[in-house]
Amino acid sequence: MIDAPPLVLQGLGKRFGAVQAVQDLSFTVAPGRVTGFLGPNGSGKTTTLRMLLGLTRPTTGRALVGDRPYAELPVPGAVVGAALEPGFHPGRTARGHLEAWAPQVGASRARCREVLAMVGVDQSAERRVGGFSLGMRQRLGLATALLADPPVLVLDEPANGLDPEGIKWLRGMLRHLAGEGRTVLVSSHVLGEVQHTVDDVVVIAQGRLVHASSLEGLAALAEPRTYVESPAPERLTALVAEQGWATSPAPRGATGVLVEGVDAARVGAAAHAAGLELHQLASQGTDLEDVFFHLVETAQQQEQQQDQQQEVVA
Ligand SMILES: Nc1ncnc2c1ncn2[C@@H]1O[C@H](COP(=O)(O)OP(=O)(O)OP(=O)(O)O)[C@@H](O)[C@H]1O
Repeated sequence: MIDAPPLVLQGLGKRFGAVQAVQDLSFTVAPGRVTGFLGPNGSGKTTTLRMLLGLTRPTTGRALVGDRPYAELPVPGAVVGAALEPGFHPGRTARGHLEAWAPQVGASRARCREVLAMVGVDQSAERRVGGFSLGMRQRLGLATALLADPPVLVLDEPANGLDPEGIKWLRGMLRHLAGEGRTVLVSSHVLGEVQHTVDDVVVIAQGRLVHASSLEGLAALAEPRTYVESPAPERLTALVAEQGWATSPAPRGATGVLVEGVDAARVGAAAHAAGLELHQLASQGTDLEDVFFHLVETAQQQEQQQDQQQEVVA
């Protein structure tokens, strides 16, 4: 097993003039796991990753690789492999790009060929990067990050531009790398893109931490939801009203009711007590994307309220 350091963020913050891009961010990214760093566009993910990689200087707090900042590692590129927004020289071939970068992290030409094969770009090794699709550039970005065989990987939106097969491939790759003991941090603005890849999730909105837990911990926040159908729909409607249950529109073509926040056992018991015949009673799998949106929306609303209160006080 690879002995990888964790990533530790302590009260990290960044202000660009009037924009507070990141604020008081503290969390740890554990080795041996894939951690999804999630937040909507503009929430501060890239700025955070850039601070982690010593590319942007924090206004407050610090970001550590193990026990020290990235820039203070003896050979930073050998410890942390990073793929931020791919900025390749369009005139270089894929192999040329890797061979130009290799000396900086002490990688051999043989290793360049090896990583090209690992990411499935070996057939296009001699093609100019300028003609690559976004998906191929993403693969080349990952190859660059893997060049030094680093124990830590930091990837900004690596699934962006990949087709479903590419996403599946990326998933296998990241799971394999974490399985070897590496620390793997991947950002995304869509939970669904990384939901089947990550062990842990860190959610930010407007530069602040909203949630950090295992994926199961996030799923536990999900409200139950039950689909119920009766041959006496008007009685079912009356029962729902009587219980004060919230409903949402049932799927198209369905004649039943989707009850929010109540599990199937409670709906079934209430129907039984009312002597109401049911033809369907089903727990609906909760969509983690909904949980994610809800967390982000709530955080954004709270932030707006605070801003309004501050304006009133001022
Ligand atoms: N160099 C900069 N100068 C001024 N403002 C910046 C700079 N970099 C980022 N910002 C601002 O900081 C905020 C966070 O941006 P950031 O790019 O970190 O978000 P993000 O979560 O990575 O977004 P996306 O998913 O769109 O890439 C945004 O309001 C952005 O406009």
